[in-house]
Amino acid sequence: MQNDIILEATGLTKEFLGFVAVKDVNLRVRRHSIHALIGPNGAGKTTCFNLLTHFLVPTSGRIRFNGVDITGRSPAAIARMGLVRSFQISAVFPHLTVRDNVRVALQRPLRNSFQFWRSDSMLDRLNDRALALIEAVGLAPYAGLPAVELPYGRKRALEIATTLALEPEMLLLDEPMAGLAHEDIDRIAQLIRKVAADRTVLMVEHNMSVVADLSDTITVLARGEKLAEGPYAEVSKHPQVIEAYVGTGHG
Ligand SMILES: Nc1ncnc2c1ncn2[C@@H]1O[C@H](COP(=O)(O)OP(=O)(O)OP(=O)(O)O)[C@@H](O)[C@H]1O
Repeated sequence: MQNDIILEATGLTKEFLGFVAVKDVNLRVRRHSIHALIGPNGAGKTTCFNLLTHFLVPTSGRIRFNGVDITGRSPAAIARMGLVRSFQISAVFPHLTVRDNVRVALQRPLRNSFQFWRSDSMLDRLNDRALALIEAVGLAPYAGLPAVELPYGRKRALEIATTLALEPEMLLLDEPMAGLAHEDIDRIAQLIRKVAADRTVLMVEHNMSVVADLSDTITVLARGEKLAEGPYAEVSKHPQVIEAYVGTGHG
């Protein structure tokens, strides 16, 4: 059903000075699913991700979010519509505490309601919401710590909290496991699963066991084109997918 598709890209193409980095990609992300974008190095994942989050303008193709054509709108405008990219938009201030980082994120003027944190009762509500978010991402013991002093994996959790503060309907995660130690990977994977319970998540991710474990649907890109799509059990057996990975030393 059309209504089940929250994000849809049709004929997405990006050329850089004649080099086609993303070629005629069609993508349909189901509401409330975790959808991964994978592929060997240089496959066009980052370019595709940047097109979807409007950090890059497509050479051709359309992008629809909740049935609305959002092609060419600014990242801030689409964030206001509920499509939020993590990590880039949600900057963490290193010398603010975890609590204050989340409070700042909650006050970001992305939604129309930002000006009215004035009265004590509003401030209480802000504090309550900050605390709830901090607890949701497992950072309660670190609430009073400056962000710069957080262990690396916990910083990723804080980035997710500040993104959630924007109340996204759909979250785009750019390599959420990059640079994380093994024990942090498990924790952040669980957090993504939890976050996705009532949202939609699209992520670019290299860690294949995380992709296998979390994703409902996987889109495989190679040389800018869509090679395969489906659940992990299907795409991992796809001969062209195996060849694409083996061919670039990723097997
Ligand atoms: N701004 C740019 N100008 C020219 N070429 C670019 C630009 N950005 C990306 N490319 C090229 O487009 C192709 C796809 O790059 P992209 O970064 O999207 O791949 P990727 O799948 O994210 O790779 P990786 O896994 O290595 O991050 C590469 O050949 C890259 O060199």
